Amino acid sequence: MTSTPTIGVLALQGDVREHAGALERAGARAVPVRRRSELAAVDGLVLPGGESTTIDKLLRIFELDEPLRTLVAGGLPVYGSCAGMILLADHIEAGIEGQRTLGGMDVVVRRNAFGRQVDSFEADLDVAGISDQPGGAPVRTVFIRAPWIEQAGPGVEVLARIPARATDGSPVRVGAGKIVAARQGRLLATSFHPEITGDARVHALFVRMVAAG
Ligand SMILES: NC(=O)CC[C@H](N)C(=O)O
Repeated sequence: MTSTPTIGVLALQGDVREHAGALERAGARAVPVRRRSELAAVDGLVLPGGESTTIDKLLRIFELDEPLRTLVAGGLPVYGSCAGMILLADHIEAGIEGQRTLGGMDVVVRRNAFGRQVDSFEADLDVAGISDQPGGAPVRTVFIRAPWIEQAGPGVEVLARIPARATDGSPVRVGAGKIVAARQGRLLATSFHPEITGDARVHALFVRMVAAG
């Protein structure tokens, strides 16, 4: 691999441009991926936020679902944010009838876990591998109709949980203790959207995972 990895952003639906921008800020070359042939040219792939039910349907229509399952099983580094986290989960709760995931991560994900669109929120979170680095600060996170990880298998490394108290000291009412960032081998998933905050540290972590091969 050259020193600048090429990372695809699945461009069927969702906030593709924001992820591409964050990847470029983190030192990668970002390319949109819509076709099977484009998958062959990437060193890693981002599954963006959006609507997992729609992305699932489009993956099947564009016949990308099986090739992607094969690539994930073969060790392609993949980062899924929000809807992308749902797509990486082996099991889904509160999906719509017939909704499928690509899978790869040994987790049970709960879709729309924090409530409805109006329950979207921001928080400063400690994320392992980022905020615990020398000089690291908590990560500003944005949750938009987000999922959480309900259960994680033994091979899954938990990187962040919702704290019991908000930054202002008030108790967190929904989701305290729930897993919102995790890693399993070359797969990375966050419930939140780091691509829209201007902080590229989560993307930089993924770029390092891709560069490590
Ligand atoms: N911001 C998001 O990606 C929301 C995810 C969406 N609620 C879903 O189920 O796919």
